[in-house]
Amino acid sequence: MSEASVDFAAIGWPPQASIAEALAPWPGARLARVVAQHRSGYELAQYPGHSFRAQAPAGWLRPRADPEARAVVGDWVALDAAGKQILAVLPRHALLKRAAAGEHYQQQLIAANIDHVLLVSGMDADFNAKRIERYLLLIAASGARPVLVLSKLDKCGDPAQYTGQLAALADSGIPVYALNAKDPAQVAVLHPYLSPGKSAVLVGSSGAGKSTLTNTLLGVEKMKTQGVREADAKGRHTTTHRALIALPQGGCLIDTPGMRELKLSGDERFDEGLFAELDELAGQCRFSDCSHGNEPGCAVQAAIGEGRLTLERYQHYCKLKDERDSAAQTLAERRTQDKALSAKVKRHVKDKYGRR
Ligand SMILES: Nc1nc2c(ncn2[C@@H]2O[C@H](COP(=O)(O)OP(=O)(O)OP(=O)(O)O)[C@@H](O)[C@H]2O)c(=O)[nH]1
Ligand SMILES: [Zn+2]
Repeated sequence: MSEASVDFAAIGWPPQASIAEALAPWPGARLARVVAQHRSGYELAQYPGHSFRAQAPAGWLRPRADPEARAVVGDWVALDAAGKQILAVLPRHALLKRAAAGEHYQQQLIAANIDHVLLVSGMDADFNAKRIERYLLLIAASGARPVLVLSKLDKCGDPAQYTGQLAALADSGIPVYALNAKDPAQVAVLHPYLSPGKSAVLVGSSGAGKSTLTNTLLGVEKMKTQGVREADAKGRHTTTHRALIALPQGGCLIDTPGMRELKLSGDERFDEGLFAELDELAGQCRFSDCSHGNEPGCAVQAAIGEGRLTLERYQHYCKLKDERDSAAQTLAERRTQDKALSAKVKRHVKDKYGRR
């Protein structure tokens, strides 16, 4: 089997990167990309449309293993010469994650090595500027670049009604495209993000148009789409699996199930990106522990008073920051518990079996 980089570029390997160099620590190893994750192992690919099963290293299966040490969809792995056993995950350049739904806090890894996250939002009753900001915060923490795609342009009478709510994005440099996801000519504006060696992921609520966009990019009916109930614009949940799809544009797309519950993972930053200006402003108050209530010299209240900041935006920032802080705290506690537990297990093994 030749490890020609041309096939790997179609599944997202950067054409300029040397495969031999990346695999140098594992002599004889082969390159493959994770396209799906199953309870019993991983599904990998070495070229478009290809897929085969491989075993995870034993260490990954331990329940307390660091989830980030295990491979996720989008990861590049070193595979043994027989093509059956994963040896290691190659270093990642991006990792998209969120807090897992449910009450027990856990980070959920969504996809690795993504160049662009296409955040899809329909210009319909489901449009929500705050949800878009929350998504953008998660994306900014991943190392991938966000691209905002506002779909259903053909059905919406007044796009400015929606884009006008995105003033916070104005100076962010985040590209925004309003388009009809069904029209190949309009969707072509996204091609520059989907060139050979590039990987993109589509995120957004159910019914936003992710499958429709995928179909248009592919030029075929690959993903099944279902109708949206017009009244409330809630889509039926139609995407059921994660898959890596090679595109005719040369790059590839990773399709994830609609992320409806978006909890911050704890790793998001406020001192850069969308909220940077606000974060800096809050640091300019006379008192360092200012609660931004009615203290003298409060920069936040001054900005609100002068109309440079709305109370609503400020409250949304506080809410997101509280959420990030509490996720970060739970995460830190969890990591301490995990460390304590693994120390306890080590002691137990030592007591039982002696020094090893
Ligand atoms: N007219 C029009 N309809 C669209 C557009 N984008 C999506 N739709 C329709 O909206 C509905 C939902 O679109 P999907 O592509 O299935 O949405 P999705 O984001 O893949 O949804 P999930 O798979 O549930 O996550 C379908 O009936 C699409 O035909 C658009 O730009 N214009
Ligand atoms: Zn203040």
